[in-house]
Amino acid sequence: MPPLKAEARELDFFYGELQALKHVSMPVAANRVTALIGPSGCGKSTFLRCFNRMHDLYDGSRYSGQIVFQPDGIDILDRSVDPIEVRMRIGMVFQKPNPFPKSIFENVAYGLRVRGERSRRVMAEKVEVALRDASLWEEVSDRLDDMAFNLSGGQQQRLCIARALATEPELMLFDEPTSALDPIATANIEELIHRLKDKVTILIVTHNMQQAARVSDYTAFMYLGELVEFGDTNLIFTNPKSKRTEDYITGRYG
Ligand SMILES: Nc1ncnc2c1ncn2[C@@H]1O[C@H](COP(=O)(O)OP(=O)(O)OP(=O)(O)O)[C@@H](O)[C@H]1O
Repeated sequence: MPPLKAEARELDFFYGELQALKHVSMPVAANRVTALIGPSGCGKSTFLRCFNRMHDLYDGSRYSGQIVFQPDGIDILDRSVDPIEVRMRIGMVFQKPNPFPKSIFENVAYGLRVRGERSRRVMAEKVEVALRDASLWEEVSDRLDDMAFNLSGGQQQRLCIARALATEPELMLFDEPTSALDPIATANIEELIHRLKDKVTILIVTHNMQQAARVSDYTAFMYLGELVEFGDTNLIFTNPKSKRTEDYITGRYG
């Protein structure tokens, strides 16, 4: 396995009384795509959201265990670690495209402004690089001042990816990023994810097993809050060790 970008160790997570994650331990290889699959309600999104401390925004949630983040070896979940710092290093893209009610340019520039970037030249350069990396530049370069909402759904999702990429995150979290998109827009995003891993480590939740098989290097199968099986994507889909994984990938339950 390549060097790790992150590693969950014995992670438990509770929504009040409900334990949504049970002793989850899983590596996240650097510059690879790791997919989280499993039936609805098994805890995929809950697990993903631990990585950027999103649960901190809601009362009553509680973690135990660790998520160790490399190269510095910090525990993301440690109370002494500032969640804002974590979110600067870890970007997130949601199920439905959620651009800000601003122009295309301002959406991508947003994070740079928050970080205090003052130079217009640097800003313009970074916005262009992020839009190119998100395979959107060719489609929007002559209309950067248009409102983001005028873009198609697939373009809006690539804009959200560009917005996340602009601040050069080390890890990107994708929560079912194509479930609101048509097949062509979906193929574009999958292609993009495949290319992005040279720059950034990717963790993706998907309920679409073909998608997991197409885009990921490693796959984790979750069931009722537990990590049932983790491994090389090819092996998980051709030769799963667990009967539960096999039943799921062959469509016996879901
Ligand atoms: N905000 C919340 N408050 C309380 N319980 C929650 C909350 N969000 C999720 N849960 C519960 O936690 C468990 C895991 O949910 P989660 O959304 O992580 O599953 P999932 O695998 O991502 O499902 P899906 O594929 O349907 O999105 C479920 O039992 C769910 O009902």
